Amino acid sequence: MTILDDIIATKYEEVKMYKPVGPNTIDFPEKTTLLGHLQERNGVISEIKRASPSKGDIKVEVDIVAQAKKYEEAGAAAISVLTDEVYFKGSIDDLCEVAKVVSIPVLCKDFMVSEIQIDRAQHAGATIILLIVAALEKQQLKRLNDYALSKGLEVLIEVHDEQELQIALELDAKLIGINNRNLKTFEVSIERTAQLAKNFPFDEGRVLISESGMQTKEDAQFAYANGASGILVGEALMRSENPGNWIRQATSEEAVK
Ligand SMILES: O=P(O)(O)OC[C@@H](O)[C@@H](O)c1c[nH]c2ccccc12
Repeated sequence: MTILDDIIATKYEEVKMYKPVGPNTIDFPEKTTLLGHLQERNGVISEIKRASPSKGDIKVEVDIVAQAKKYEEAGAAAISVLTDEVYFKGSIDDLCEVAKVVSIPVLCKDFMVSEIQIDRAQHAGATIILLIVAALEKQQLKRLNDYALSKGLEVLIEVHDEQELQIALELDAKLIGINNRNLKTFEVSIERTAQLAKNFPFDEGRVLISESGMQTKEDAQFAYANGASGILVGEALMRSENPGNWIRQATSEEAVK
């Protein structure tokens, strides 16, 4: 059993307990789209990540609303919120608190296996969901992708190797994330982005997002230089004294050229 198998097994147990979501009662601020932003200019998808199975506690007692506002003020392309409780110490309430205060897109970062999670994400104010190719059967991936798109959500499809990239392309995914971290072994290498970018079809408005393991603005520069339009950054922003500066530096002229 890998950690990913463990997480997915836990998810199937969790979703059995979810009740269907009720009518929308919260008036969320209107959101921009991630695809629109990244088609125009490079950007940082900035993550709220209290803890993770690979790093343990990162910043469990963080003021997530203040953190989200810093991200938005610095020009983040979107905010990703880890909503998994067991392994990442997040919650759907975390996402909702963030979605109430920002006008940039909000990504529900979780391990989706069922439509009901997508409903919950949207109900809590998410405008993007993540689907991880390594965690889903092909049919299930397609079904969840169609479902989310039919609900007006954006979908980020996450891959880690050539074969998974082909599956994402078969779905005609526009937002494709290359996870530099192997979710089965936790090994991280940003070279992964450069490798997979070589055969990446940058056509029809498709964008590549480099995910995980970015520590410095040089890492950001490396990802952009290899074809990424976006980077997804969690730990470095959570540990930073000044996450706004981190984001500004990673989006400056110098970093993106
Ligand atoms: O904290 P990092 O190394 O900057 O990584 C952020 C993000 O890419 C990572 O949290 C992530 C990428 N894909 C995931 C899937 C599930 C949970 C978490 C993730």
